[in-house]
Amino acid sequence: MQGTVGELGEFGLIKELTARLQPTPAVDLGPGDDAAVVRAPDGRVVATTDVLVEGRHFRRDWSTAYDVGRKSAAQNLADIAAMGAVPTAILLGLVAPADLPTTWATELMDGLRDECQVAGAAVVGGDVVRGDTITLAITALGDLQGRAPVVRSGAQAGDVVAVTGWLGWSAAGLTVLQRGFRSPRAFVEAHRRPEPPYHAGPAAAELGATAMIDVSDGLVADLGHVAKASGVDIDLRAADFDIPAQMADIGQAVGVDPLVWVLSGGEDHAIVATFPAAAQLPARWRVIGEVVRVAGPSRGGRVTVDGAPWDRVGGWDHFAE
Ligand SMILES: Nc1ncnc2c1ncn2[C@@H]1O[C@H](COP(=O)(O)OP(=O)(O)O)[C@@H](O)[C@H]1O
Ligand SMILES: Cc1ncc(C[n+]2csc(CCOP(=O)(O)OP(=O)(O)O)c2C)c(N)n1
Ligand SMILES: [Mg+2]
Ligand SMILES: [Mg+2]
Ligand SMILES: [Mg+2]
Repeated sequence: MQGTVGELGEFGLIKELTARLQPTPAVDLGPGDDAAVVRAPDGRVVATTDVLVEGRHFRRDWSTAYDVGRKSAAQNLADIAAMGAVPTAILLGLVAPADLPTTWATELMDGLRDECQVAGAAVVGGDVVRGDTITLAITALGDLQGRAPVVRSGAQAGDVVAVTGWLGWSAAGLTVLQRGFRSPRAFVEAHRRPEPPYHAGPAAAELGATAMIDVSDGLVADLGHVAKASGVDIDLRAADFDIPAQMADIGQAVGVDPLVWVLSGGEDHAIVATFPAAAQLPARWRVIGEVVRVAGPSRGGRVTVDGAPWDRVGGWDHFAE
């Protein structure tokens, strides 16, 4: 293998990347033709895309290429799970400078492939373009297996709000990395390689979830999208969030209230959903609040914590700074 992607050339790079992939049952035709053919037994395909840019979503001195691959796939596959669908495939649009070491690109592909495998999906294609900033434009596809999609707009007053997966770990890891540390490892690793609970999305759909979203920008911010789309308000109970002792310790060490990481930190890709109050919650979901009817002329969209607005730190917004 040659040293850089510039030396390898576009088609050499595509060959290197696709050689690392394997067929899986949901894929009728993998990369190599004008498009891939992904089986969708019920005739519908769930599709989503997220772009990741060096310096904004990841740093090469904080994460390995393999980590970036795992995280980029996870971020996209979590959106599929949050619809109540089973991930089937992703496509990778890769923008790379010519002096990018080939090993960075191939290790990225290994990470994408392995995270897809965790979710039961496969990389089925992509594109390679030269550009100044490493950019990954990923499309993920999924299969609803005959279920109705669980949308953001279905929450009803009286529903409970429940969550599964990690909350605040990635944000705590980001804080320590930003301060020049590489530990505690548990948080830094959570930032480098989030672990979305993929299976929980379809399981919640089966058990009657009324609305669902993955937490990419922050729990309060993402629940705000559910509340707005559903025309309801949501009240969370701070006491229902168990702050792990390790997180409390690192919060104290860096002077951050860990509740801020839990309520405003994104990128763990936990899955949060609303369920009818009488519903039997799937295993490993924690109730964290309730959906409340909007008061007065408001159209809803408010997320409060113990009845008060959460205005301490907003969620991630690409154009806020
Ligand atoms: N450039 C765009 N063109 C069309 N739809 C977009 C665009 N950017 C975002 N959206 C849509 O807006 C919604 C919210 O996007 P986003 O906040 O990125 O969701 P998520 O956090 O789940 O990735 C999604 O349905 C997404 O598909
Ligand atoms: C170098 C670096 N700085 C800051 C962050 C924090 N960060 C970047 S994007 C983001 C939010 C999630 O990404 P986004 O593109 O909004 O994904 P989506 O909501 O569309 O799933 C966060 C918390 C990071 N991951 N890496
Ligand atoms: Mg997005
Ligand atoms: Mg999402
Ligand atoms: Mg976002």
